[in-house]
Amino acid sequence: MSLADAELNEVPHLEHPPQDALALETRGLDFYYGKTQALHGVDLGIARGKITALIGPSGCGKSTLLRAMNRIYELYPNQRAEGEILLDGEDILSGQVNAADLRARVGMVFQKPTPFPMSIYDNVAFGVRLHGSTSKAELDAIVERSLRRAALWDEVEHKLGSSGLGLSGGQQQRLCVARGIAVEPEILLLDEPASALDPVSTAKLEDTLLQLKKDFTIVIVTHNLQQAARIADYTGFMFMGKLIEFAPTASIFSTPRLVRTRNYVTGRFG
Ligand SMILES: Nc1ncnc2c1ncn2[C@@H]1O[C@H](COP(=O)(O)OP(=O)(O)OP(=O)(O)O)[C@@H](O)[C@H]1O
Repeated sequence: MSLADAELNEVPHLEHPPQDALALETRGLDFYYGKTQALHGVDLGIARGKITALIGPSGCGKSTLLRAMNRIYELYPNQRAEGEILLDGEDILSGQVNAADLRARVGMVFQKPTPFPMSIYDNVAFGVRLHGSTSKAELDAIVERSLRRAALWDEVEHKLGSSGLGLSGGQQQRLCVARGIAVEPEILLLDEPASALDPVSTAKLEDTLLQLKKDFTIVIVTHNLQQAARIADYTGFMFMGKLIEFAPTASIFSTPRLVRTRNYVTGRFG
C-alpha cells in the first residue's frame, strides 16, 4: 500500500544495512569534474553478498558514484573525489591504497560490452596474468570456472581460441563479467550492463548476476526499474547529485518515503 502524499516528505530517507554487513561505504562523498560538483555528501552503504541498484534520472550522478568506488576516474584529468570511501573499513581515498590493487578488489563492467581484441580465453586470463604468475593448468581452471560462473561456458567451450569480438552482444557482456570475476574481486560494479542487450540476453545476464551474488557483492546502475525490482536486494534513488532514498528494494517500489522517489518509480518523471 502506498503512503498518502501528506506522509511523503522531502527529507532524505536512508535505511542502510547494518554496519557489520557492509562491504563498502561512502561517507560525505563529494565529486568534482573540474569546478563542477557532481556528487554532494553521499552516504551510502553497500551490503556484502547482495545486489544494490542505483537508480535515478539522467545526470543525477549514478555513474559518477559507481566510478568513484574503484577510482577509475583517476584515469581522467581534473576529476576528483573528496570524503571517504571505506572498503572493508579502509579508506580508499586516503592515498594508502594502490589503484591496481583496488581495481583487482573492485571490478567493473561497462555499459557497452568491451571485450579486448584477443581470444575468449585471453580475455578472461588477462587480469589474472597481470596480477601474478599462474601455471597453465591453474589458468585453464580459472578461465573455465569464470566462464561457468558467468553462464557462458556452454556456449564457448569449443571455441576458446576464437576472438571475443566474434560473440553476440549478450555473450560479450557475459565475457566481460567472466573477465571481471576471474581475479576474484570482492565487489563487481556494473554500469548499465544490459542497456545494449535484447530482452533474452538481458534475462540471461540478470540470472547470472543472481547466481554471482553468492560469491560477490554487486552494485548495478540501471535505468531499467523492472530490472532493479527483479534483481536488487537494496535500491538507492539519486537526485541531482545526492542519494535521497535508500532502502530494501521492495520498500523503494511499494512504499517510497519521498515524493520524488515515488514520482520516479511510478513513471511520473524520469
Ligand atoms: N566527464 C565529465 N565532465 C564534466 N561533467 C560530467 C562528466 N561526466 C558527467 N558529468 C556531469 O556529472 C553529472 C552526473 O553525471 P553521471 O554520468 O554520473 O549521471 P548518471 O546519473 O549516471 O546519468 P545517466 O543516467 O544519463 O548515465 C551530470 O551533470 C553530468 O553532466
